[in-house]
Amino acid sequence: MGQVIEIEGLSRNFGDLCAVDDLNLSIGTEIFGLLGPNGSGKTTTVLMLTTLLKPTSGAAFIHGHSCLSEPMKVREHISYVPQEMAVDIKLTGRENVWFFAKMYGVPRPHDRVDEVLGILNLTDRADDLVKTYSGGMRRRLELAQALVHEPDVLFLDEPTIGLDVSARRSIWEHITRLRRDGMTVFVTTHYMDEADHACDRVGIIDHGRLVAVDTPTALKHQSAPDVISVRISGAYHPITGDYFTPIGRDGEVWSFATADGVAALPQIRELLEKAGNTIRGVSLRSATLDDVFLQRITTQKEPEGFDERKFRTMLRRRR
Ligand SMILES: Nc1ncnc2c1ncn2[C@@H]1O[C@H](COP(=O)(O)OP(=O)(O)OP(=O)(O)O)[C@@H](O)[C@H]1O
Repeated sequence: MGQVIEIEGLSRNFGDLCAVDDLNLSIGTEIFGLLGPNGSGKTTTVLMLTTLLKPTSGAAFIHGHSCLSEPMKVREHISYVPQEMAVDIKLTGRENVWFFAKMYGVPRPHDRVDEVLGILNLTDRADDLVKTYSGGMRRRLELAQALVHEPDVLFLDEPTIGLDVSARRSIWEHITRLRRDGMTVFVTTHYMDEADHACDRVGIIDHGRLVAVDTPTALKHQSAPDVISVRISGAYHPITGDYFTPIGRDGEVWSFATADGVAALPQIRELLEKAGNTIRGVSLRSATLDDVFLQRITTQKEPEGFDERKFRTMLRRRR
């Protein structure tokens, strides 16, 4: 696989905080998903790769061009769709894409605007105001804008956040089609199931450090393959053992990753009961990428406080 993005010891500090810590990665023509908890350094990484933020140390190259010393060369190859809405709702879809085409000096802009609107299935609504679009259509319009100058590397920061299930599916169908046509896609997402289905490889970043990189299938094989989930009513009394790893809770349900779920299930059940837990139900399933993620990140923080910016973005997209 020819390398399209090369990242060498990339770091970024904000004061005392090391947001991205010595990142090393080679990415070819693939869909690469960067996964991590809130505040783990995903957006900071994307901003450095898209030349919008200077690294504190290290280097990154797109098609051999340095993001630091050759930003204009890099920008010829890339496009970036940020988390925040990047379309003007007072313009039509066509006018939004036209604006980008003119900004990039796209040759024969009329034809190219028509073409990208067609690729993103927006032709029928191209002349309607964007404020009448659904969240999924707005996201597709952002992709159309991003594609108008024919980049070959696309950066997407949380492309499906706030969208409903069918809009999310449609966005991923477009992303995988772009990949089939030879584009490199670097995507951040919180949705593990989406990364599992769509990404050729994923990297897990935690506290700015890359803690795992591989195909979703390989990551699932490397981690404990089984997960035991136990519904516990009342207080949880913790247990320890060398044949399982607690990987978190969801309400009353506590989960444990293990190499052999069938053997471990009765043992975990007995340990929990001996520790004083009241068990309401037990289930066994194969590990998902979500479980791998929880096993790889060092701290399973409670969700961060209310993030007004993200909340507003979601509302805007949802209509
Ligand atoms: N301009 C900035 N000034 C100071 N700190 C910053 C700045 N940008 C990011 N940070 C901090 O750097 C860390 C990494 O932030 P970043 O936005 O890259 O994380 P993220 O993984 O994209 O998070 P999220 O999933 O919530 O979008 C966080 O602790 C964040 O508060």
